[in-house]
Amino acid sequence: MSSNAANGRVQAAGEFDYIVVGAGSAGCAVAARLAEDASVTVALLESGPDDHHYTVWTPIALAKTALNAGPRNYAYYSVPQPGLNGRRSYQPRGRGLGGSSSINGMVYIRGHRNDYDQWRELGCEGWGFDDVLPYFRRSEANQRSAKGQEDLLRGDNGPLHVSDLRSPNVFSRRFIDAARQAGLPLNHDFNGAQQDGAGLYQVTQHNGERWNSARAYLHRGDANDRGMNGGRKGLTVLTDTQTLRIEFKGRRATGVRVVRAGVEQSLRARREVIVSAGAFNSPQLLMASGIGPAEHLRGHGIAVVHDLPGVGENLQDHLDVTIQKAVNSTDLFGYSLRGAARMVSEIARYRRNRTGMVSSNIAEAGAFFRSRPELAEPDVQLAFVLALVGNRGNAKKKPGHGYSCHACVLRPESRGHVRLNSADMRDVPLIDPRFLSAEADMDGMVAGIRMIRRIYAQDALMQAGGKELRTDGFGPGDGDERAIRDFVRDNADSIFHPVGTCKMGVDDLAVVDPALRVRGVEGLRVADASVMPTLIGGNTNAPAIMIGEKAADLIRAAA
Ligand SMILES: Cc1cc2nc3c(=O)[nH]c(=O)nc-3n(C[C@H](O)[C@H](O)[C@H](O)COP(=O)(O)OP(=O)(O)OC[C@H]3O[C@@H](n4cnc5c(N)ncnc54)[C@H](O)[C@@H]3O)c2cc1C
Repeated sequence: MSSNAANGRVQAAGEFDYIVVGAGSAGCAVAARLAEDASVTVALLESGPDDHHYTVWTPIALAKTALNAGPRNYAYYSVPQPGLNGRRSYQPRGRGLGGSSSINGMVYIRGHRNDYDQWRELGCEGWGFDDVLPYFRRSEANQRSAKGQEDLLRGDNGPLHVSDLRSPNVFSRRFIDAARQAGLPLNHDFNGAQQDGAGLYQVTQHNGERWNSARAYLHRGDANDRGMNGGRKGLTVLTDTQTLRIEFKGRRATGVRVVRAGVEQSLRARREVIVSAGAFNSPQLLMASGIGPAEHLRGHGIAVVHDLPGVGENLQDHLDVTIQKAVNSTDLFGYSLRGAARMVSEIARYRRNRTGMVSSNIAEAGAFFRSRPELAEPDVQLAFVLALVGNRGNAKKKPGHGYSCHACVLRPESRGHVRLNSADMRDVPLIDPRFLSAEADMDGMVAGIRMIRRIYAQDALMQAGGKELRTDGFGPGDGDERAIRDFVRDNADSIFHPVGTCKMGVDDLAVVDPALRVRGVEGLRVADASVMPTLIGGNTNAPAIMIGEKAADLIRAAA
């Protein structure tokens, strides 16, 4: 168990104004912002350990932490997916301070403004793009703004560092050139006025280190900050503390039951409990606490506090497919003697000045494009990866070097769900994304593969040589559509952006209202990626943090 000065205190105190469950992307923001008011007390409860570890702060370590189960990755699997020929989908989730922002790809994307305007049209008053932009800006310290290029879209003074890559790889630049040769425009800022085009991603890094939400909102990376609270006296951060259920008096949430070092205890919340346990564990916790589809809960012997059928429904995720090309260059990550020698020198370089390949987020460049010109916004995202990385199902370590490009459909129509395997939060949740259950999603996947192969065929990448892997069956040109569809069903998997399982809204399946209050009970909110009514067109870390920022204001406004 992590040592933490606050750990001793809680045994005696055990009572706070607010309890936030889950110290991930959103939870750190909610708790820290609430604790800015020195007159309130906040407990931030986290199942996993602290984040003072080289595998968190060293960018390249994500190759290990994101792809393998470990102390900082739950590494869930879905139930078998008929749309993926019966394969289980790999579903990594961060555990410990920072949550998934401690193992993610660090790509900083907010999504398209139309995504948020759609939320507002769905009844989420106060969540249109112009409403949420101030929260994106408040969270952000963009390196470009610090250089005096601030505009009305970017923030320069927030806790979340957003930086340009320190040592962009020569192949990332080749990819961008090839994408331009294939007809995509150059885009210097995917979070600027236009999302379309190809370019380098900005990353949640600072001075070449990962900047997760715990560094941003809690301790700034200072391992000597024993309370892990950045000096906020009212904020008690409890690691290795799993919440087992929310406790109620009638319909009012009064606190939580937790387990710490094998010992169960109750913590009281005088004002509110805020659940920020992520898209899988937030609905799991609500259900384990008696809030959810009544029949399902009774089936697991759980006393129903409130019958809320939408809990766990509406699961949306970005399905992703990868095309790999073997290229014999140690500028690319891979397994070879020459590659190992290169990594030794790159590690030394990183130790010296936090630059080079070790500071890479591996998915340095990417693109957004419209698979049909009549679309109002890009519907496919590409991420160019500097290694031979397949989708999880075939991610075996093989000798050699190469690159890969991911394509995902940004607004899938498939809807899945999260349910309980048992009433015990120590059990894993049942995850069923129902990938490709909506046939329309396949069209975007095919368009994505075709765009990747068009880009691969351009001079800027062809000059580096190499051989495309496993695409022989596609045939010439754009390839045989049926063969590509088969490839998708055999290979595609999640790119790790599950959302929507405690959706915000005003319809019967809404779990929280636009103030993030759980419908039908008192003193309980959800604030994390699970409240998104629809998946946004991009990566989901920045939006989850935005939700945390806005949640804190909504909670304060009600106090
Ligand atoms: C491998 C990977 C790569 C990704 N790459 C990117 C990327 O490059 N860019 C991007 O924008 N997004 C990326 N994402 C997605 C993004 O990181 C997530 O959408 C975002 O972090 C979700 O934030 P959250 O607050 O909803 O949940 P999380 O950050 O997952 O936080 C939930 C927290 O709650 C804790 N918790 C759960 N249950 C309990 C309990 N019962 N008691 C106490 N604590 C509990 C968990 O341990 C965790 O710390 C990636 C995700 C993964 C997994």
